[in-house]
Amino acid sequence: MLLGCVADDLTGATDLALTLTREGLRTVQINGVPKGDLDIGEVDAVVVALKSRTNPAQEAVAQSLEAARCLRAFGARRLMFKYCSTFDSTDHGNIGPVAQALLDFAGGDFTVFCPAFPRAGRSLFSGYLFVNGVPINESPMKDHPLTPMRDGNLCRVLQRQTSLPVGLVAYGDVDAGPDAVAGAFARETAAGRRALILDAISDAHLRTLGTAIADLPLITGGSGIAMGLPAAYLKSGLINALTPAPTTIAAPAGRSIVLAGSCSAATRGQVARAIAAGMPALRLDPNAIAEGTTTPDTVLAWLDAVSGDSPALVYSSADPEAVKAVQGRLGVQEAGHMVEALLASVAAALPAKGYGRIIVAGGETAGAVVGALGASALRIGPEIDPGVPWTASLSGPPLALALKSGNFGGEDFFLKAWDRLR
Ligand SMILES: Nc1ncnc2c1ncn2[C@@H]1O[C@H](COP(=O)(O)OP(=O)(O)OP(=O)(O)O)[C@@H](O)[C@H]1O
Ligand SMILES: O=C(O)[C@@H](O)C(=O)CO
Repeated sequence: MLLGCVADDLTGATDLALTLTREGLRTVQINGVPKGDLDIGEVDAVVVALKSRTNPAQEAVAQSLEAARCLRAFGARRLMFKYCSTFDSTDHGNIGPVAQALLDFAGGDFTVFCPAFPRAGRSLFSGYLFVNGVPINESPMKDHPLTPMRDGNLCRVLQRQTSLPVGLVAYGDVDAGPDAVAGAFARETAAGRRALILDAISDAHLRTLGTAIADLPLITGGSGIAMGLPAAYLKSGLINALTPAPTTIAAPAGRSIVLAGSCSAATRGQVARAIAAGMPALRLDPNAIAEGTTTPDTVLAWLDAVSGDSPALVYSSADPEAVKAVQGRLGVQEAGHMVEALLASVAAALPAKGYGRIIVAGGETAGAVVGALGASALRIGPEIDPGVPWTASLSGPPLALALKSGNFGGEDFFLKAWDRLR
């Protein structure tokens, strides 16, 4: 095992595991730090999925260090910390403190930060993060329920979270190739900088960066920063061969369901499209959950009444005004946890009701749902859309799971994803 990764949420972990698999590393995703022995077979990379993105920083640091120790015990010689391609965090939050703690753990003079994921529309130029060509602080991410992003300059954002001096390796150096990037690393570290933001606006940049960072004990970023690693590892002899990615996955027979707790613009569009196409859908109102009129039993009774084999959709996704109103009434964390707990209870009952194919939208939501399903490890299957594969549960009931990051996927995602299983 070469590369050990700590991901701060579940859909993000799947996104990274997909990238590594597509690029030729045999990769397994483990959901949570494994408590006992876990047979993961022969692999090149392991991604441990945490649910730490919005936890208090000290908790996130402790969990991430526990995951890093476990990855070391599996034999990892390189570490990566995976966060969101939209750098989701607050000024008190977690990317800076976790990266700093992992750097102390892994050793090394400096580490790098690169959330860029051009295939999903995330690019970084002069340290500014863009989403589909729009500065992140003008994108729908400014209204995220838990981690609103109101500053597009990642050097500033990161410096508010860490005492490590922050530097930048800008477009000109990245575009000039691995040697220029190595030169920029030398320049920045000579000036005392230990947390280097890396520009990237294309896959070619990510491959250049892969070559330049392959020897660092710790790297941090979105899934994109891992794109160039497998080829670089092969070139430097750290692995012997690349393994072709699977094109299919065995999916258990059974009913299909979408559980959507993400309120992102992309997920709301996917919900609207599925409903317009006639998918049976149940909207969850957090107020009704708080009042006790919507419970796991009322949702399961609704599912029992849905006839036919058509996938069903259960969603709490709501627009930013509705989310703010609910959060004002119930509290930000409380509202989130309440919806997550309800979806988790529903999920726990699904296998016994014959559901074998489940899409979950939203990282926090997926963390809660997958925990309830007991799916502690996942094998990565074919890609549905950039960043989202089908996966097969390696523990608990046999399940095909697609864990969709809130912002990922085309508008027809909930309609077309099933076709990849046939
Ligand atoms: N109607 C609602 N009102 C308030 N909070 C909600 C509502 N529906 C869902 N939530 C909460 O909002 C949070 C959404 O976070 P989640 O990580 O699941 O989605 P996301 O942030 O869009 O996805 P990702 O993290 O993959 O980008 C969850 O805690 C969820 O329970
Ligand atoms: O990087 C991304 O955008 C995703 O993998 C993710 O982390 C969303 O939760």
